[in-house]
Amino acid sequence: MLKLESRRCLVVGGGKVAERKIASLLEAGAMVDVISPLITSTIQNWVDQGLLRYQSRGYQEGDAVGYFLVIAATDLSDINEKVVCDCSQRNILINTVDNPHLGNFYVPATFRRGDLLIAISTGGASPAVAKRIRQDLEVQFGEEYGKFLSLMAQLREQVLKEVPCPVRRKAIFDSLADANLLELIKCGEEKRLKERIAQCLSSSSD
Ligand SMILES: C[C@@]1(CC(=O)O)C2=NC(=C\c3[nH]c(c(CCC(=O)O)c3CC(=O)O)Cc3[nH]c(c(CC(=O)O)c3CCC(=O)O)/C=C3\N/C(=C\2)[C@@H](CCC(=O)O)[C@]3(C)CC(=O)O)/[C@H]1CCC(=O)O
Ligand SMILES: NC(=O)c1ccc[n+]([C@@H]2O[C@H](COP(=O)([O-])OP(=O)(O)OC[C@H]3O[C@@H](n4cnc5c(N)ncnc54)[C@H](O)[C@@H]3O)[C@@H](O)[C@H]2O)c1
Repeated sequence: MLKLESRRCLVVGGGKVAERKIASLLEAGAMVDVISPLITSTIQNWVDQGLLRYQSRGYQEGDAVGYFLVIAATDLSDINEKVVCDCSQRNILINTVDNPHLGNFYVPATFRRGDLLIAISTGGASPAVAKRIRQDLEVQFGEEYGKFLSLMAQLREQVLKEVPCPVRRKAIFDSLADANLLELIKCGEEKRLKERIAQCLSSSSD
């Protein structure tokens, strides 16, 4: 759940795995640099579009200095270890794609529904299982969650402003979360949705 907007991130390596990690970083709004002798055609497209900076060469000691987050994604374990060593000494966030336990974080399988972000990690035990669970949860958590969350965010702002007592606020938030609003959104029952929300907001003042 890192906020990566405008953070400088480095990906070492330019193969298939690096491509997937770069895609996530770009989606999160990071400023991405890539160092790798070779890159995939998709990464080359991103370079051509000016979405990232690319240096066509091998990793050199010290390249990681100054970055917020680094991903060691080469197919050579000794190079990945060198990157980890540079980062660990400087408390830089470092992920290694070939040896889960060398770095200081794992990349989870994720998907988004508006403000809702669901991340699944097996801590390196089985990436394939993380992927499978993501696919199962994607079916369970449909697009209605995006609308539900933006409604809840709006109501939360209103309640934080209008209800000074934290105990009553908590009661309202709990009743809103329990009110089956999601089902009403899913069925497009706008009128009943408004009524149900009004009930939740007023029941707290009893
Ligand atoms: C979740 C996801 C996120 C992402 O990368 O975006 C991710 N791997 C994904 C897919 C995937 N990766 C692999 C397969 C083939 C099947 C299999 O091996 O299971 C598949 C499935 C596929 O591609 O179908 C192979 C693999 N992965 C790692 C190794 C090295 C090793 O274990 O030693 C090897 C063996 C390489 C080899 O065989 O040599 C290591 C890592 N992979 C992680 C994340 C981290 C742990 C996450 C966790 O455990 O929760 C960790 C530790 C490091 C890291 O990368 O952060 C993404 C799913 C995206 C999605 O679809 O949602
Ligand atoms: N974490 C994961 O999800 C996952 C999934 C599959 C595989 N893997 C592991 O990831 C590794 C990379 O997989 P891939 O399919 O991307 O490999 P790949 O062969 O497609 O890419 C390797 C990249 O590393 C670059 N490289 C080589 N030497 C370098 C150096 N000195 N400095 C910088 N870059 C250098 C190459 O130019 C190439 O772009 C594999 O060894 C595999 O063990 C991880």
